Amino acid sequence: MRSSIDTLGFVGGGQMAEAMIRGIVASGLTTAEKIMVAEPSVFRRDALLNQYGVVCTSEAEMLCHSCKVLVLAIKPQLAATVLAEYRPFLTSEHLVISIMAGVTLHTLAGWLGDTIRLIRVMPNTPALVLAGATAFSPNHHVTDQDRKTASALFSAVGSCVEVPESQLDAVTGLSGSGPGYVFTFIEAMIDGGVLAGLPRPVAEQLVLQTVYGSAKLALETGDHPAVLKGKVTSPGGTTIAGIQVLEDGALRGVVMGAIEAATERSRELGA
Ligand SMILES: NC(=O)C1=CN([C@@H]2O[C@H](COP(=O)(O)OP(=O)(O)OC[C@H]3O[C@@H](n4cnc5c(N)ncnc54)[C@H](OP(=O)(O)O)[C@@H]3O)[C@@H](O)[C@H]2O)C=CC1
Ligand SMILES: O=C(O)[C@@H]1CCC=N1
Repeated sequence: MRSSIDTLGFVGGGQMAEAMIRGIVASGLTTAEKIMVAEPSVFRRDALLNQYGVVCTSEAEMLCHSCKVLVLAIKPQLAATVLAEYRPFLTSEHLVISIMAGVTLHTLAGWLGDTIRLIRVMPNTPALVLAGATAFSPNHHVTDQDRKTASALFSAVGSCVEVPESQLDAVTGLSGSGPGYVFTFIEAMIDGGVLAGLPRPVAEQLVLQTVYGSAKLALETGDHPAVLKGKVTSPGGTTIAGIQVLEDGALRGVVMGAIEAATERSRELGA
């Protein structure tokens, strides 16, 4: 049977909170009336209320009194200041889930208290369409039920895996930031289609379906990407001519360097 969750509170109602809210409601895990968002911007509160029907507040006390599960979805740079407002209202009944890049369980415990049940999570924006990729690490106060709660929350909007906390900066550089790399690649492919003479809307449709279809093919067959690439590259054909240009441009090294840089930035944000 599917687990359900108590009232869910978001600290911060920005891009990632919105992706999660939309995905969670669409998944049927909970309803919009059982989600509350604390957000300072009145425009943002109105937008979230009007679009999703979630309850909004500007007060930390109201959020903490209404919700047993809190998702921290603010920028890491603001966290110390913002969480000082929350600390007085947190009790042993709360489970706190942080999606902030780089911020460690140790740092969170310093801000929120040593005894708080904390889970550090790295989701990504495709959660909005129930195709997110999430990894999480709990602290040692977390119960099996808390693990199930986090797992239910993020499995409802995609795939979810528990990892040691030492791997979470790499997860951030890979799948947290990953949609940004993929969209850059998609944009470049569309421009390539236009350069080759296709109308932009036609190029867009073809590229989006190609990227979606390639990921689906790899997921559903379980075949290694090298095997699937081999099936596209006819001897002396078009694909190998294109791949030669990608290799000349050191695409693999560039992509690996991007993930390394993002992982390092996650570490810096947490330092
Ligand atoms: N975007 C992504 O793809 C991912 C982001 N993350 C993490 O999620 C977090 C949020 O990122 P993202 O959604 O992109 O950022 P956004 O800037 O879109 O969202 C942050 C939100 O927090 C609000 N905020 C500021 N001060 C407070 C406060 N005192 N109380 C409550 N809310 C406040 C901001 O309001 P205002 O704008 O009015 O200041 C804003 O709406 C970050 O820590 C990021 O590392 C994790 C995975 C993926
Ligand atoms: O760019 C960022 O810092 C956030 C974290 C992962 C994705 N977006």
